[in-house]
Amino acid sequence: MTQLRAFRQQSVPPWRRAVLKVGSSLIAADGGGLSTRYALGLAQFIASCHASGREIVLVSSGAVAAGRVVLKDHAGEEDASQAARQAMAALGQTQTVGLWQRLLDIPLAQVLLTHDDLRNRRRYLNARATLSELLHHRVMPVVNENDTVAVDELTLGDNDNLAAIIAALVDADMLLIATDIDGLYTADPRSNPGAEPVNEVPELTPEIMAMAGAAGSSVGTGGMRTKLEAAEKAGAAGIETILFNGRDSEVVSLLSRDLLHGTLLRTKATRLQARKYWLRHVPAVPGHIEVDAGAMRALNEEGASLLPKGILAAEGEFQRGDMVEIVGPGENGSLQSFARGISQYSAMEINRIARSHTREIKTRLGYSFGENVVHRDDLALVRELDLTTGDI
Ligand SMILES: Nc1ncnc2c1ncn2[C@@H]1O[C@H](COP(=O)(O)OP(=O)(O)O)[C@@H](O)[C@H]1O
Ligand SMILES: N[C@@H](CCC(=O)OP(=O)(O)O)C(=O)O
Repeated sequence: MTQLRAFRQQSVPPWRRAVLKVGSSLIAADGGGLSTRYALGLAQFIASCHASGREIVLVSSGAVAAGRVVLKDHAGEEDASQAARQAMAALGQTQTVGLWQRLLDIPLAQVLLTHDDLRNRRRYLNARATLSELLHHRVMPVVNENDTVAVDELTLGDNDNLAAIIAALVDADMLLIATDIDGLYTADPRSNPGAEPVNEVPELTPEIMAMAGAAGSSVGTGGMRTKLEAAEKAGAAGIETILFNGRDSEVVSLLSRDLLHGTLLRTKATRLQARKYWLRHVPAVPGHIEVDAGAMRALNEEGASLLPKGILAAEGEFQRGDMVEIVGPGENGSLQSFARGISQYSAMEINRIARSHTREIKTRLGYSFGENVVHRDDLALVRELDLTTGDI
């Protein structure tokens, strides 16, 4: 490759919580199994972020690439069947987490997810609760797709898109994608020596998407296309994305000082707008939660979450994770729908904990999904959604 023009230096927008995605091209460079060569610099970056109180969720690839080397040694040849790939992932996954744990003096937790876990609202909530508990305890989650059980039709397939979904799931401020190239170029530099660096993308347009080509290495999946798809997903959730070269120790070390040599993909959506948009568009299931005047005021005026204490009853047969209407006292004894949100409990459970104190949830149900029946982040007031308040 001829010498490409360099990326200019720019400041990284402020962030406190980020998802860092590390591709196979970095942790298993050259197809020769795992190596600390580039992982070391990235681990130093993670450690310095952690030390300054920032939170990182690491999405690390490399399981298949690491397992392939071991299986090849045993079987003597490479087998590309799905079962073989899944066996490689199982083998390589322990090595991947092991490698990061060797390099980092931070407790790590392995989190393996499938497409189903992220599509199913209840499992999505469970994954979110686990990740937030880990971060609360200053443990770094190391996430990968659960390749061992995900069959072809149901896989997410690439960790760039997985990382974007996780960024929205944990409400990250930033998605950091470390790869084997300096950033986005106007065309794939492998076949276009005249490709120009793209320092900043104000908005992902079809013209930008068209710049992306396939993977550059034998171990990488998806190439620049899946990175731009990831940036688009993150952007829709109001999260900005950074692409940088994880092989360049200078670039990685400057990133610890919030200086970027790479591509910054901005978004026009704010996190709040994105969430409200989503809350407006997810259809509510039949049924509602009826609250008293005090709870209605707390939700409407104080930005509070909905606790069992202010709930009178639940109507309908909704499940944990469903979007439901929240109704309160209206004119002349009628009920008025004034908010909607994702319920952490089913209608049946709500009727067992209605009116009780949060500490009684566990006694009444035998378990607890937390003190909030509807968390503030999952709740939108009808007036914010620009819907008309309806008497029911
Ligand atoms: N427009 C582009 N700009 C930069 N890189 C591109 C572009 N189009 C395709 N690529 C390729 O994408 C590769 C990075 O993706 P990939 O190999 O999947 O890495 P990873 O393992 O980090 O996910 C680069 O090495 C590069 O060859
Ligand atoms: N889940 C797979 C990685 C899939 C993937 O997206 O790889 P990459 O493009 O290198 O980030 C693994 O751990 O091998």
